[in-house]
Amino acid sequence: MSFFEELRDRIEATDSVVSVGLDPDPNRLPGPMADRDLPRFAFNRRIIDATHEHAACYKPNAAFYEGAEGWRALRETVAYAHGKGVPVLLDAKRADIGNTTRQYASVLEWVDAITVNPYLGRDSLQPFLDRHDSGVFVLCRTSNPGGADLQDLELETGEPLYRRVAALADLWNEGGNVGLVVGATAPEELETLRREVPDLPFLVPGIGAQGGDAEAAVEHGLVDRDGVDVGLVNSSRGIIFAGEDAVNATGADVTEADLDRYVKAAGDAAKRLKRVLNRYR
Ligand SMILES: O=c1ccn([C@@H]2O[C@H](COP(=O)(O)O)[C@@H](O)[C@H]2O)c(=O)[nH]1
Repeated sequence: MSFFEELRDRIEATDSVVSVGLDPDPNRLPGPMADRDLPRFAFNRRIIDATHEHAACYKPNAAFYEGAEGWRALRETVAYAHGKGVPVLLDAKRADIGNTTRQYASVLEWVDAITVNPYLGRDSLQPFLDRHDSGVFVLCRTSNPGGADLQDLELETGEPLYRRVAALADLWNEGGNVGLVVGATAPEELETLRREVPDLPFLVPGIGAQGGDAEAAVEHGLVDRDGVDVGLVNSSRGIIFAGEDAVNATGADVTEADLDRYVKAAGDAAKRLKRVLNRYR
């Protein structure tokens, strides 16, 4: 089964387009987690337990798994999410010369989808694109404030660069495995892109901590696949660290009961986001 077929089924089963971002910042892990073997996995496991019913997908960002222990934590996290039946999209923003990308693409043997950077051109992405069963999300109009610096640059045709990227990604979609990354902080661009590439599902980050537009994310981020809305709206810090408001979990005297309340807050945040997004579907 391809990634987008699996995602369609998962969205239907959970009635959710929420992508839960697993970005376990080591400086924000609740106190007792830091002492455990593979602290980032120990944290993610609790978060997955609390959120999986509302998760269409998990999106770990590779930056939060730097180092040998980090990569092990990532492998364990992916296996644990799969054990709960949830697909995993690795946000790694990869691309390089073809020979190097072939190595990068081997990660798709154990994750289901990946984000890629289009600025080295098609050959830099080909090893990803050739894996028709994996999802390949091409960065198009990112959510960060500087996203406009290059992506909005006007080409000789008068169109901004991000629109050319979208048109190219559409061409690259021969295997039906391509999506776009478009930030919820850029609602007008989201609307434009939906018109221009009506068939591509979007991964829309920028909800929650970055203050993006949830309604626009849903209205423009999804495409109909056999009567099911397919696309992903991601929140990372807004879900996994929601417990920080409920529990002061930084001290040495944090109890298991505190941790239970902490992760319950993450589950509640995922459920709340699912409900908010579903209002617009
Ligand atoms: O344009 C982009 C592309 C990727 N991201 C990533 O998504 C999450 C967002 O985290 P929040 O805590 O919900 O802000 C994070 O991994 C980013 O690197 C993005 O935000 N924007």
